Amino acid sequence: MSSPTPRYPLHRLTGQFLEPTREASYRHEIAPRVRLESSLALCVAALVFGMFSISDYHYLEPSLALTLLLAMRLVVTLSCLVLALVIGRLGDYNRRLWLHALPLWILATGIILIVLLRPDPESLSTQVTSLLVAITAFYLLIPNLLPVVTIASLYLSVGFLTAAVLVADIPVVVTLRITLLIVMANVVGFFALLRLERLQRTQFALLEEERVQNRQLVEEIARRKSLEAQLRMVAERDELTGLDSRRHFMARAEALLKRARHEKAPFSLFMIDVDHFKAINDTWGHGQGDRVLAALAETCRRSLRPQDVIGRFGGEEFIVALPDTHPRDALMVAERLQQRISDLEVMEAMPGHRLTVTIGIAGFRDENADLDALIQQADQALYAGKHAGRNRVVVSQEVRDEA
Ligand SMILES: Nc1nc2c(ncn2[C@@H]2O[C@H](COP(=O)(O)OP(=O)(O)OP(=O)(O)O)[C@@H](O)[C@H]2O)c(=O)[nH]1
Repeated sequence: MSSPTPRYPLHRLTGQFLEPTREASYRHEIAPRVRLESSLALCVAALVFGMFSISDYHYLEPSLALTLLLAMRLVVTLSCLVLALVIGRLGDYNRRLWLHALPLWILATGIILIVLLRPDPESLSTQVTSLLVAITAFYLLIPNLLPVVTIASLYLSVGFLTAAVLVADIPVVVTLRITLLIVMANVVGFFALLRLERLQRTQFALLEEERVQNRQLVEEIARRKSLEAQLRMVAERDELTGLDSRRHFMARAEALLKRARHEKAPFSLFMIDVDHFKAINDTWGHGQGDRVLAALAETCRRSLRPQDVIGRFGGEEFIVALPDTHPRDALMVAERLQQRISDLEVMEAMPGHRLTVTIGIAGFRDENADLDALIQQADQALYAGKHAGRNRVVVSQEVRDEA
């Protein structure tokens, strides 16, 4: 049975993404952390390397070898500290990989030089221990640079072993034992770091995937919201005039009337109907008829207050709810509106025709008045106006009775 292909294939030996763009974005993401970690690890390594001067001083007589050893430690320590500083500031892991490799090579060379400068077999066991610690530290303290670390560690291992065999004059069995230890440290370090590299990249890939999904989700939510807004717009607005649709008007007017009942505030309602609108359509075409309706709606919007709710009730019939308006005042408002409609510019395209409207007004009378009843009263007033010859404002019988 073949194993499924991994979604983010990684290199078997380096643990890096096979896909260059993904590897680049991973490196870009971790670059600041690598810079900080490398800089700190290097400071610690430099200080530990320098502090071994104390044991050199303790074990070696004052001699040229001691002076050279101390001088070498000083040079290595200072170089590493300077490089730690440089890496901390400029050590872009993507562009200046060599900057991260350089201190490893300096430290490795320093450790190899110790064997050459302290060739006594008694200190060899301490040096082997230090070497093993150094190899482990290379692999574990400097993650994300597996190829760099491996090459530096192999250089350190081979160099150390060669120096030990050449200078320290150790028996073959001891050499073999040291070789085995070094190989073991390298193998363990390599696989531990390889595993870490793979884990970190897999985690990164999953996180990336989650980010992409989140982004898609946010986009989808935005798309749906805009769709919802468009649908609401279509449901609430009349396309031709931009006024409230009949349904939306009813809902808004109902709320206004409820508030008026609760506050015992006046409330009026207009039914506006264009006179002889059929003749406009028949004479100048439906396009002109539409323009007249849109211009009329705009005039209503401009002439009335922002709190007045205007709706297209159907065809050439409009409806207006006027909160906090007594029918007596509504009459004046309606007459003013009627005047403005007759001055409409759109009429220039219809020479010889006078655009007029008939308006029926109903008013809020008692606490039990409902919207349908008010609409019916305004409609009856409108009908009476049409019957009486059109182009007039008629107040409903109920309001007149009350007065
Ligand atoms: N251009 C256009 N015409 C419409 C629209 N909606 C309804 N109409 C037309 O408006 C006309 C209304 O005619 P009628 O109900 O006879 O009313 P009228 O001609 O205004 O006569 P009165 O109201 O009695 O003065 C009909 O011809 C409808 O087709 C619309 O959105 N655009």
